[in-house]
Amino acid sequence: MKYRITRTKVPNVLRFMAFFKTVIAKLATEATSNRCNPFITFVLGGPGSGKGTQCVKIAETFRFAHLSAGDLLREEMSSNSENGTMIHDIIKDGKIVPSEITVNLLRKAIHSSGNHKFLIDGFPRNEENRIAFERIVGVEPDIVLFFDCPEEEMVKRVLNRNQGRVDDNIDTIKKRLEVFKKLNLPVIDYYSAKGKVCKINAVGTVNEVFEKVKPVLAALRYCEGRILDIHESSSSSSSSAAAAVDAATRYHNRTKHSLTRGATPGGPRGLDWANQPNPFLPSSPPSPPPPPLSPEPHDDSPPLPLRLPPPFLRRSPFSRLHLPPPLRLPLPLRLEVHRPLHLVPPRQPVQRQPSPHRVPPPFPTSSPLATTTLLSSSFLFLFFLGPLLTQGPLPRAPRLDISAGPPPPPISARRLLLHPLAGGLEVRRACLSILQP
Ligand SMILES: Nc1ncnc2c1ncn2[C@@H]1O[C@H](COP(=O)(O)OP(=O)(O)O)[C@@H](O)[C@H]1O
Ligand SMILES: Nc1ccn([C@@H]2O[C@H](COP(=O)(O)OP(=O)(O)O)[C@@H](O)[C@H]2O)c(=O)n1
Repeated sequence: MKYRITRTKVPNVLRFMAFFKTVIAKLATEATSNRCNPFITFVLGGPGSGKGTQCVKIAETFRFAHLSAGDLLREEMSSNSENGTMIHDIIKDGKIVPSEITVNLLRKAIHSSGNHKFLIDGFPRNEENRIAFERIVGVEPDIVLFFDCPEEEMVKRVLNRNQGRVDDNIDTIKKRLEVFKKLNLPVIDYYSAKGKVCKINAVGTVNEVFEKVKPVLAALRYCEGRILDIHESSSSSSSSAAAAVDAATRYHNRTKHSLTRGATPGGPRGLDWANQPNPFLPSSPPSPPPPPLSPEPHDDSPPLPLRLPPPFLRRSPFSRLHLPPPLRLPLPLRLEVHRPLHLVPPRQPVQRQPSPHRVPPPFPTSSPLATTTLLSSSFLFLFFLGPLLTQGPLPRAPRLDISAGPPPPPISARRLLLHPLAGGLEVRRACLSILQP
């Protein structure tokens, strides 16, 4: 009998230890890959929408590596490689080069770059591109910038481009526009459904368009719990500051002061030093007040196509990660429920006074622990709100406004609208204005 117990218990213990080891190994791998994952921004838009032009400015200002799929293909085409003629013919015909070729060129460029933040310009052009990238490079984009431009403007810009490209002629442009609508727009829709797309109206001068892009990039500082060293550097004098930031970041990542590997398990993002009293506080000058928020000029602008998976409808924990990157700033969140009481003739919903809930920092990160524990007040709030919104006895769609930033911004200008029937959140363009650094 004794023998039997030993026989059955020992394998159980071993099995448990093996299981435990696997779990630890998996967690360690996840933690490492989270630290090492490059930050990928796909930049999409029709031919001539200004992707390349804006990428150059973003790369310069925010120190991203700019990889243009089209440029890589053109280089390959002129390098007399075995695929050169094939690439030339496909580009001239306005079609899409087989994904394996483009993705391998991108993969090599990513690996040989010293950078960890990438703008991938003109990619993915179709579903096949997207799937091949995920398979070969093994990552998804963190954000997708979509430059939205009317066709006539794109045609005008391409015909004026004057770079001697084999595809910048009216016949090929027509084909490229067709390919864009048929193959590229579905990819943009795919990422919109994942809440990853930031749509930028590409009409205006180069600088005007860049002014719309800047806040989106500035907001990425806190994206996905990774502290991205995104700092604006408009002049060469700031490159020394940028180098200092790089050095400090490298130091923190190497030491126990790592931003992602803290010694205090319970600390937010594992920041071991974040919970310590600031030794410099008594002598440090008071921090300056936050800059005033600029008023939103066009509140009636069409909503951004940012669609978020509605976590509260599934009753899973809600965190700032469920918001689009622009709203993941370390600012207090303000949640307001607007619930119509009942319908009265002539079928006008009566609005209750909004009930505000303020959610102060600290801020959640991508770690599951932080996601479930931080922002717990908003989680609880949304947890209870979820059933109300979906199954409650409310006669009309209730609305949840989420805004961020001190001081509480004008509600009309900064809001996310909840559409329970559509099952998602729509972000108004206005919310981007709060991100102005
Ligand atoms: N906002 C803009 N207004 C006017 N011309 C622009 C603007 N942005 C880019 N261009 C010009 O339009 C042409 C196409 O821009 P480019 O950045 O090459 O587009 P894409 O990379 O999307 O094909 C270029 O000649 C560029 O100088
Ligand atoms: N992912 C990609 C990107 C570009 N290309 C090819 O390269 C051409 C030029 O792409 P591009 O991004 O440089 O230029 P635009 O179309 O944006 O002006 C496209 O029309 C395609 O023929 C491709 O096949 N696959």
